[in-house]
Amino acid sequence: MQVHFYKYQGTGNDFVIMDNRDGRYDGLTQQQVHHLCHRRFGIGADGLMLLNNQPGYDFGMKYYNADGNEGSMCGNGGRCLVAFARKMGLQQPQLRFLAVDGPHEATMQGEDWVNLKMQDVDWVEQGPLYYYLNTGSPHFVKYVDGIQSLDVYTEGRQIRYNDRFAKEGTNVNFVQQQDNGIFVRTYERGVEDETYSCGTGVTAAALTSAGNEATTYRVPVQTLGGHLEVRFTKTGERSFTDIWLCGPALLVFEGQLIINNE
Ligand SMILES: N[C@H](CCC[C@H](N)C(=O)O)C(=O)O
Repeated sequence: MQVHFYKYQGTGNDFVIMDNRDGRYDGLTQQQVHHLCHRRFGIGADGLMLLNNQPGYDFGMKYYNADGNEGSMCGNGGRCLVAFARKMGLQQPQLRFLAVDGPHEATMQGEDWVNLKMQDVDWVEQGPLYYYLNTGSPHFVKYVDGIQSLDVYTEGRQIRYNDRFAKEGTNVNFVQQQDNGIFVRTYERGVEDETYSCGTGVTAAALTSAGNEATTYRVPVQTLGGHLEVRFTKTGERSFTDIWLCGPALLVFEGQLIINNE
C-alpha cells in the first residue's frame, strides 16, 4: 500500500498523520501502525493519527499509540491534527471534531499555535504525594524535586508496571513547581518511554497545580520539548471546566512510502 504521510510535532511530541477522509487507510493494521511509528524501520513518531470524516463535525480524530494500539485521547496529537486539518483546507475559525473521549473544539492563532478544548474533569484521586485523574487519558501525577536530573524512564516504568497499573497501563507525570508555572516530564504508556511532552499529561498536571480557590487559572507549562499553557476554571475541589490546552503544532515534513499489506 502506498502511504502519503505528514509528520507533525507539538512541543516535541511527534506524530505521523494521514488524510483518511476517503477511508483509504481504514484497513491499517496494528503492525503497520507500529512499523510507521518505528524510529529505525519506519518514519518515527510517538503516535499515528487519521483525519477522518465525521458527520455532524468538521472531522473525526483516530489516534494510535506508537505500539499500534488504539490509544485514548492525545492532547498534543489533537492540536497537531487541527493544524493538519487547516492545511487540508478546513478554514473555519473554529473547528469542531470528535475524538475517542468525545467532542472537542479548537482555534488557531497564526500558522502554528493551537488552542484545544479538553473534556471537563470531575474526578481526581488524591493520595500521599500523588494525584490520579483522567484528562482523556489516564494520568498519574507525582510532585518531585530535582526534575531536571530525574530518571523518568526508570521511575515512570516502576509506576506504570506496578500491581495497580500493569494491565491497563497509565501515563506517569513528574511535576515541579517553578517561579512561573510548572515543569512536567512524562513517561508515556504505549510509547513505553519518556516523550518530550504529553498534552493530556500537561493538562492533568496543570489542574493539580491549581490553588484551592474556585476561579479561573492560567498555568504556563515547560516540557523537554517546549512551552505550553493550560487555562481552566476550577469549579470545586475536584472539578474543572472550560479546560484549554494551548501550544505550538508544526509540520516537520511530508512524504510517500510503501508498506506491505501483510
Ligand atoms: N501524547 C499524548 C497522550 C497519548 C495517550 C497515550 N500515551 C495513552 O494514554 O495511552 C498527549 O499528548 O496527550
